Amino acid sequence: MAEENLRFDGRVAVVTGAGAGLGRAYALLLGSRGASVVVNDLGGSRSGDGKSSNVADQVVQEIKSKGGKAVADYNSVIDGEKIIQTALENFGRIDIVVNNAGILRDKSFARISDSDWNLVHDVHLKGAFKTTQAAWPHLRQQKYGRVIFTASNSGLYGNFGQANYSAAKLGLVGLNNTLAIEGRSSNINCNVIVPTAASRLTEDILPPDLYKELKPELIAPVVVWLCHESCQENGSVIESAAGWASKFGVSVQNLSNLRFLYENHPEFSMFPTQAIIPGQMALMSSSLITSAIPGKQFDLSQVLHGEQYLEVYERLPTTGTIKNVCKVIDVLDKGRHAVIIAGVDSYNEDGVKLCYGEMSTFIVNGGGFGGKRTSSKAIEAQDPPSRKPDSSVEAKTSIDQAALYRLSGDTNPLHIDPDFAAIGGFDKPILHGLSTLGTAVRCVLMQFANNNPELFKSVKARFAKPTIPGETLRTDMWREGNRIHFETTAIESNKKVISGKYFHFSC
Ligand SMILES: CCCCCCC[C@@H](O)CC(=O)SCCNC(=O)CCNC(=O)[C@H](O)C(C)(C)COP(=O)(O)OP(=O)(O)OC[C@H]1O[C@@H](n2cnc3c(N)ncnc32)[C@H](O)[C@@H]1OP(=O)(O)O
Repeated sequence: MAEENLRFDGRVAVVTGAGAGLGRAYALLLGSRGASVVVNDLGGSRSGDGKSSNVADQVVQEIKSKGGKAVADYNSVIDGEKIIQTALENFGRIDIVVNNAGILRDKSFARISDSDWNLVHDVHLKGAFKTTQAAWPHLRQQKYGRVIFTASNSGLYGNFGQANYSAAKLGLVGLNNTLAIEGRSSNINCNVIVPTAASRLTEDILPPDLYKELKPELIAPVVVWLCHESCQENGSVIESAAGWASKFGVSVQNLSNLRFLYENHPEFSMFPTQAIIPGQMALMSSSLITSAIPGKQFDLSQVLHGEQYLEVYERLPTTGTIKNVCKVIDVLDKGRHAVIIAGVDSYNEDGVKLCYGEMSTFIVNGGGFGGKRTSSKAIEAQDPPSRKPDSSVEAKTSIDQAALYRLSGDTNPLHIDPDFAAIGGFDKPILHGLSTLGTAVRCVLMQFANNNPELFKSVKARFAKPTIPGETLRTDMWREGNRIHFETTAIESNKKVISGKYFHFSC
């Protein structure tokens, strides 16, 4: 991201809490790229007690020793105007504010005192307010500014013992949302970074192996890029760890998703895995699957989407009529259960084959009819490499995800009706398999194909466990040439919901 040509000559940056960890990494990188840096650090402890000038001085020395320009500032962020004053007095302007300073006062909710609450809010939320507000008139007047707020996974997802910190951290997302709107006409871009990094705030929270990998230097290029004048990102929440970065959520908040959501977008496209839906609808409206096992009767409450393959041959149309030719490929007897594999060739009005979908349906209690157990005809899922994932992206599904997904046409009551779900043996309605797959493929497409659907060739996935609407899905990815292996885990239940699958690019 922060390529060699991203320079900050003539720009003045304030980085709060820059004496160590992430703030230090941001200050050093900005300094090495020509920015004049105010290295703010009160020099207090992790819980906000005490003060010392040492840490800020050391970082200033480090920047200067490499030929950069920097000055130390020892004010508390609650006195944000004094920090901005340091910038104005020493460098005559202010362009970039990186609100990074933070403290912890972890206690379980019942034990949080007023001072634990207030101090955490003062440093994170009020400190960011005071420092940014002091810079704001200068940024508006010069019609240029870049502001970063630092949120936390603790705020987005919650973390035991951090109610005060979580609330303050998510408050910063709200502050950013509004400042992104208010600053837009003055070319002030405001964004939130959600870092997962080794720092004194996480040293006893992250497992030691992970702690070693999560270097602040791997977050710094993301933040420095967001601070550059060529970066037009505004109002985004960017999660970053160990060298990857991703916009939070699968929503219109990430404007590159608009091409899949907005019919007037110049590059309006069908999201690749949506191509599965017409074939699935065709299968659901026929008796091909329900009559596939001679002498066996079953209904929708016993049917789970087990696996899915999709291969795309042509650019998928956003309007038109699709002809689906469906056939049963194999019927497997898994003892108690059965698996029925059906294939669907989809054609456009001119008879051009657009895609091939292969769907395995898992029929609960449908087995025991003396059939074969395995298939030589079905396309197989494959396990990912045994090394650690090359990349991981989290996406939170909405509690209303299944209700929304029904609009795609799959009105199976299993996904919305608690009574029907109970008949199927579920505590509550489960998410459509294709919705989980769509979320995972969005992560892969975003991470490896710049959200370009034309690079998609094929995907194979096994639905290993149900996803419950509202769960956060982490998709781990491994690149092997043009093939991206991926697995998806529901973080709350810590269960793999998609296993042994891959995604193929045509490039
Ligand atoms: C006409 C109608 C068309 C309908 C279209 C679909 C409509 C949609 O609305 C439906 C949905 O979207 S349902 C939601 C998405 N799917 C799910 O949530 C299922 C999640 N998976 C599970 O819960 C388990 O894997 C489960 C329960 C599937 C299996 O778990 P277990 O019973 O523990 O299985 P296990 O003992 O591990 O294995 C038994 C044999 O089955 C094979 N197998 C396991 N999971 C499979 C899966 N997901 N797909 C295909 N085969 C699967 C195993 O390999 C094993 O076979 P063998 O013994 O030969 O090795």
